[in-house]
Amino acid sequence: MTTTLPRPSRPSNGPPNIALPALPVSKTRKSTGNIPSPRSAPNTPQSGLRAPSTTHLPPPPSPSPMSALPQPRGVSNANPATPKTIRKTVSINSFPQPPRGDGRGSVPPSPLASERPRTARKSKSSKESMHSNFNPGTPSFLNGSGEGKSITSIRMSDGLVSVGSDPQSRSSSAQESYSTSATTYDDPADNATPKPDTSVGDKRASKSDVKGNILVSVRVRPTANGDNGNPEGEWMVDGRRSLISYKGKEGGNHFYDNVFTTHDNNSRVYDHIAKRLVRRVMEGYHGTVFAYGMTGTGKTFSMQGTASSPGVIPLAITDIFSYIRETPSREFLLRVSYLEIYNERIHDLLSMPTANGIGGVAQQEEIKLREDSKRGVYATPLKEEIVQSPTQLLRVIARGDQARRTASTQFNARSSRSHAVVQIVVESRERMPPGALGGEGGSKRSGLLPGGVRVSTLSLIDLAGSEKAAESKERRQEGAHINKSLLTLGTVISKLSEWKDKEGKGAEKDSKHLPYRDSKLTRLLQGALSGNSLVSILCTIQVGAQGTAATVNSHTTETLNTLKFASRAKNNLVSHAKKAEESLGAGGEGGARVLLERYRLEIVELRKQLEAQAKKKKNEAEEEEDKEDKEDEKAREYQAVERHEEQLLEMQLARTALKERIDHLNRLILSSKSIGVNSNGSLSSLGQHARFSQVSLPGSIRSSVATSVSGKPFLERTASMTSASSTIGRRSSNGGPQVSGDGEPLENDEDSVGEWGDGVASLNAQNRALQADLADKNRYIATLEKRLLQARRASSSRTSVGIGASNKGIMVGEDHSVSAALKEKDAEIADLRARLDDKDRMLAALRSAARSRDTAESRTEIRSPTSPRSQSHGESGPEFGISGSPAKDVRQQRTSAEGASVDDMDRMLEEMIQDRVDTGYIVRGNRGSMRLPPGHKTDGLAEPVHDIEPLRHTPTPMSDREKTPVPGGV
Ligand SMILES: Nc1ncnc2c1ncn2[C@@H]1O[C@H](COP(=O)(O)OP(=O)(O)OP(=O)(O)O)[C@@H](O)[C@H]1O
Repeated sequence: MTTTLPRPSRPSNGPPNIALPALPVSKTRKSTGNIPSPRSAPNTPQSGLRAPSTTHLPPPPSPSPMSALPQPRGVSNANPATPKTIRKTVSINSFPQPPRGDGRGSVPPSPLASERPRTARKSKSSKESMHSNFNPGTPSFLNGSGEGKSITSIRMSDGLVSVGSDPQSRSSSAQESYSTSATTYDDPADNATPKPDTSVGDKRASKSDVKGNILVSVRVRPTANGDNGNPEGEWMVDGRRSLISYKGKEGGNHFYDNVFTTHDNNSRVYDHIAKRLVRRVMEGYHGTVFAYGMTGTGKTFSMQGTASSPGVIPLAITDIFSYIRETPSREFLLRVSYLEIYNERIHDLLSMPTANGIGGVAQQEEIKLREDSKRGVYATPLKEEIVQSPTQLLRVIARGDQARRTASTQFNARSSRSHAVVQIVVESRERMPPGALGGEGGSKRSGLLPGGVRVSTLSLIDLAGSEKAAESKERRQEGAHINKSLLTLGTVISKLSEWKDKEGKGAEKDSKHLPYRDSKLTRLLQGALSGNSLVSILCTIQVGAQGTAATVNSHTTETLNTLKFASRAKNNLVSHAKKAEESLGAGGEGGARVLLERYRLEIVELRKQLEAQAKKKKNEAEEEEDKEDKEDEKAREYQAVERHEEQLLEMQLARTALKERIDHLNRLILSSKSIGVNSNGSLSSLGQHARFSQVSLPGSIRSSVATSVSGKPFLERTASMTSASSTIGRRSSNGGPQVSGDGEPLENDEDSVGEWGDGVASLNAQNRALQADLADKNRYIATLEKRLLQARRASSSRTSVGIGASNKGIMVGEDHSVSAALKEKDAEIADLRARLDDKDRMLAALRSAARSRDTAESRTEIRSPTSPRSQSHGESGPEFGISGSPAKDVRQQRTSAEGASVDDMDRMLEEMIQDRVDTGYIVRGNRGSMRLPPGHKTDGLAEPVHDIEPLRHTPTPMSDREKTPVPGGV
């Protein structure tokens, strides 16, 4: 078997030229073959397959010449070699017509009935007479065929084949009539016409009106040597009369619904046996078509066909889709499954990944048969594929064919070793024509009637052919299973006769005792065999086998067995098939199987979900947008806050620095004050506040340093400061007189040196104090720079990430921050230098104040030698008073002088700060002050600061004085 439909690898014209084996028979059957008919011996179904005793049969007529055979009307001496003379295509007419409702009561109309032309009926009488001549009148094939109504063939030509028979061949005949006449009564046209003669067979025929739903056909396969038309043969095949006659032993006439000769092609076969049935399936009936026959007789050829001559399955598929196209009032859903019964096991041919001949399939879950009141007997789990086009359906079936087991047998190089069942489930429901519901042409969604879904099935079955004597063990095993299942099928059909005769009286009950369960095949066919389905059986035979006498004999026996099977099926099978009811909703008939309804509901549900999701998505998008807007706003706010915080921090830093500076200066002032207002009036306080007092010195020194190193880097400045300290040392070591801001020698310095007792020690102490102070200052400056740098970095990194990242990138932001930090540092350095300048100026002021005070004191001491100052330095002597109470005067004078000097200092300090503000070093704001670098533009300030010379550039008295050697310097 090939992998596609049709099978290219299977020769269409390669029939074996050897004798065919016999069909399987039960091991229990007697070799004599003299077995009563099923009717007379219902419990021995096997015997039904055997030919009756020859004593019941008339002697077989001697082979007649062609002239003796019935000839088609109008075609005398039809030459079998030229059979296609007046062939009349009656594809649809081959099916019986439904009854006219002429009082047949409960007999359902035959869905397979066709509109047989009346003219065809007119040939009956003549045919009957022909048959009567041929039929010996005994209960035999001939007898059956002689039941006039069976002569339904209206073929005008061909189909008359007589094949020579081996004289040794066993004859076989039916135990009962194999009339197929029942089909004729289904023709409504016939109801009006008087019935032909009412023989015994007629009774049977009238009883089998319901058999209109059953079609039994026989197809004769051509032999290799083409001697199909040998008029001298034992066999006579008359396609026009649907007759097969065997003239040998146990011979007789066999009439069927259709007899296809070797000249009939697949298309004709399909038209007669399946076309109408397929249509009925599409209308809602269940239908079953199966091919039965011995191996190599053309079952698969008939069912599948070839590329040039497609068989029943592809033609049925074509018709199914044609019907769908022609029926716009309904919508359909098709699903297909494909299984095989091999060695009494069911395999899903659509679930097999590969097929490598026998045993080449993968393991799959065991498929079991279950029974359901709605579905009947069905296989599960079975894959069902939904198909939407003929090509797709054919492809699915071809895939299953690939997986089907085939093997070489004696009579067939590619014999099917399994029973294969293609099942097409048709779901349909009515739909409203577009626009019928009004509105805009009726939407697709609303264009459906609320009606239910109708489910019907079409089963297309290719049975395995039996092989009598297989060589290999495997073949024998297969053969045993095949034979057993075919035998069971025959048995069931035989027993159906008894069941049928009960006419309802316990028939139901008895039907349960039919041996359906004896094989998977009969179990699966139970529904069809028990009357729920329209059934069309195609039996294939090959007559005129060649070979040894035994082979030919065996072949003839099996051919007769096949014919008997066909006749029995025709007589016994009854179908009460009804149109499937439409189920409302998924819970109706068919339940969950009704995919169409399920899909419909699912579609509605999915649409709802889709709409809900779209709505939700829209809402989410809106929310997201809102959220993003809010987040953006938040981010902007956050950035603004950060910027504000940065500014605040900077201002805070600036304020803190300024405050510290002011505090420091204030402390200096207090220190200076303490010098002047010491309670004991001595300069010992200088010792106690050495650091503060000494700070005044570096201040002046730094002034000079600031002047000399203005604009130089910070490190240089540190060095300068060190040198400045040494300058002080030099000044002290020089021992020269100190010069005041205006060039006057600083006598007080000398005094103070003298007051320290040892001038060198005092200077050393001062030097140490100055060094400590310098270290303090350096630390302070370093801390300040560090904090500023940190603040800058934080600010720049935030800026670079938040803003710079989107514009210039992080590196750009960092570079910018570094340069900004450098600028800031420079500004800070400049600022510090300016502060030093301030300090210098302040020191100058302090010194001036101290000098004034000392001058005042020295004057007082002249008058009062016991001044506290001299006492404190160990100098004895009377305290000089200016007036009667000299000490009091001195104190008063001193207090006023000190007060003046402190006021001066305050004023100077205030001026200095104001000056810084004016020069742009410090910007006053609402929230505080902020220091700016010297080059910073002060846009928005009331007063531009460009014209104002920064303090650090202003030569201070101290700086001038620094240039002057200090007398008495170390
Ligand atoms: N009517 C026919 N016309 C031409 N060739 C035929 C016809 N019937 C059968 N053949 C050929 O006979 C051979 C055997 O046919 P097929 O395989 O259909 O037999 P089968 O009954 O299915 O056998 P098996 O039961 O072993 O599978 C094939 O090569 C097929 O092409």
